[in-house]
Amino acid sequence: MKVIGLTGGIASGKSTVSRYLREKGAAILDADAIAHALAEPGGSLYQAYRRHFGAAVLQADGRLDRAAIGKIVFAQPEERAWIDRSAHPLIQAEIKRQLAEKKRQDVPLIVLDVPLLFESGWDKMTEENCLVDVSEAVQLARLMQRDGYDEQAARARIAAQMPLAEKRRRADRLIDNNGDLPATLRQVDLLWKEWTHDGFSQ
Ligand SMILES: CC(C)(COP(=O)(O)OP(=O)(O)OC[C@H]1O[C@@H](n2cnc3c(N)ncnc32)[C@H](O)[C@@H]1O)[C@@H](O)C(=O)NCCC(=O)NCCS
Ligand SMILES: Nc1ncnc2c1ncn2[C@@H]1O[C@H](COP(=O)(O)OP(=O)(O)OP(=O)(O)O)[C@@H](O)[C@H]1O
Repeated sequence: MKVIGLTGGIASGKSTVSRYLREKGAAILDADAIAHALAEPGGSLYQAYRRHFGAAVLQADGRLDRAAIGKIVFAQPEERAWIDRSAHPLIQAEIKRQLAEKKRQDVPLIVLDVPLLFESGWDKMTEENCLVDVSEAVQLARLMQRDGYDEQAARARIAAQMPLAEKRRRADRLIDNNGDLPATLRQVDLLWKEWTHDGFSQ
């Protein structure tokens, strides 16, 4: 079975596409969900974040206030560099563990849904990499609408990632998500056929 990397800028539509691929039968490894699980009490990221950011990022129930951490790391490049250095090896180890587990199961396709696929170098773990692509104007509008950020906060998050033009250059496949949802899902249907019916590469 094939292992595909699915990426895109923040709010480009990765989760929308990966949800549909999951409905079609793909196994999805979601890096954001893995990062969130590891940041729950007892998880390896929880310990690291708590030690580094201190009591200011703890909620009354002892869980981390991820929004507060986000405010720090997207405003301070050195804090983001710290988080990338510290968190990415822990997240990658968990992705590798889950990937090995999925490979032992009979699934038609494995998808690594990773926002920072190219930035982190994890595109090397896959056979093909697919970018969910939107214009910067569409990205900004969808991000502000979905998360309620003002324009400055939204732009800070977009600026923290590799420019979309560079992601386009590195991707093997593009899904154009500027249009309506049915137009996007039709492209996914075609890719699904190719990824699951063009022979077994492993
Ligand atoms: C900073 C944290 C606590 C903020 O949590 P929050 O729930 O508010 O946001 P969430 O995790 O849903 O991230 C939303 C989006 O922000 C972007 N993003 C997250 N972390 C980063 C980062 N270090 N650099 C650039 N963009 C990032 C991604 O596009 C992601 O999809 C959290 O994102 C985190 O732990 N980040 C470090 C781990 C990481 O790099 N995750 C990205 C996938 S590997
Ligand atoms: N084709 C579309 N038409 C209209 N709205 C869309 C379309 N695709 C996605 N959206 C909306 O845009 C927002 C961002 O989509 P989604 O959450 O799938 O992005 P994402 O890339 O997973 O984001 P993140 O990087 O933050 O995890 C959501 O509110 C989603 O409902």
